Amino acid sequence: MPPAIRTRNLEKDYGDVRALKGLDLTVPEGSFFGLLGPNGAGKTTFINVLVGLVRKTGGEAEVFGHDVTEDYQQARDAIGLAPQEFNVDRFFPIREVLEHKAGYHGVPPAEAKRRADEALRRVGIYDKRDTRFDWLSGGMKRRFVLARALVTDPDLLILDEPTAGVDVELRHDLWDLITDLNDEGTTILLTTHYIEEAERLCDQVAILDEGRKVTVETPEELTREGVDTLTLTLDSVPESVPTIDDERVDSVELDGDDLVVRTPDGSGLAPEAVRQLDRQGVRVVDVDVERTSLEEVFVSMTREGDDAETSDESASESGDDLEVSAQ
Ligand SMILES: Nc1ncnc2c1ncn2[C@@H]1O[C@H](COP(=O)(O)OP(=O)(O)OP(=O)(O)O)[C@@H](O)[C@H]1O
Repeated sequence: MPPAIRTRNLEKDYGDVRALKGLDLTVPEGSFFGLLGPNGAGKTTFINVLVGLVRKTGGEAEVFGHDVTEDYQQARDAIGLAPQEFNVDRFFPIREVLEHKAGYHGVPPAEAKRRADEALRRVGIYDKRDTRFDWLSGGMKRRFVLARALVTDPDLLILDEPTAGVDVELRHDLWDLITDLNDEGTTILLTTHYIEEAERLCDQVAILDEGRKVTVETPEELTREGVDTLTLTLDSVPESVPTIDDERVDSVELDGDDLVVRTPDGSGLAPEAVRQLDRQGVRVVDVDVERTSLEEVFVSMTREGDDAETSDESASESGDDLEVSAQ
């Protein structure tokens, strides 16, 4: 089976703007793949090339081995897309919208009805089936857009910021739902500005910046690239900074009775550091390791070269569900 997505040297120009600059990316079948990048990195353009909304300028793009231009229909039929913007037919009952969608992809009418009901049940808005889109709440609209992506029973589900602006409860519901879909074998491509979302859900993450791939790694590998802060609280303030002789130590500073050590491996270094301090007669009463978050690694990887432009990234200090870039 070919990969769910494979692009080689993919390029897209909008006039003078080069949105994709030779992107090579492979998304294995069955994976839960995250696409991260600051505003304008090219994520939506990448998705739009795959679904045929945007015509590539150069390079290759395939979905399950089908070229997105030459075998457009086969590639498109394999994809369920939940886009960032709501582009829904607002005047029909939502069940009918789903039936039309399935019909458009060649599903016979009786089967389309069955699938529409199933998709609405799956996302939890079956009781709204006769309501038109306009009359749904914001959260229900999000659920509906996902149902519409599911009605063709896609092998590849593309979610462009599926939880932007939704409350915590719905976010968790959506996470459970897409995790179940992935467990059932659907390949998921997810773009998000909530780095915590990628860290929790994705088994691989690609970071894009200015139309280029910066890296593809697991969230664990990425966080391992950062620097940990190991804080050793001492029972009294020593007269001078104690030494810790280990190649994993980047720096040691004394902050009152806290000895603050910067290291790529906080948990690994902690026992050895305590032993060495003990030998010097320095007693440790508390140990704390602060791991680098994926968010910090993301910010440092995408910050270079865009000093003034995207200063919103300074909002990345800490905290769950923090948006890295302004919308
Ligand atoms: N239709 C268009 N015409 C001209 N330029 C465009 C068009 N669509 C996108 N761009 C430009 O292409 C670049 C990539 O935009 P794109 O929307 O793909 O980024 P993104 O990573 O999805 O951003 P965001 O996180 O803000 O959604 C940006 O410089 C953007 O201004």
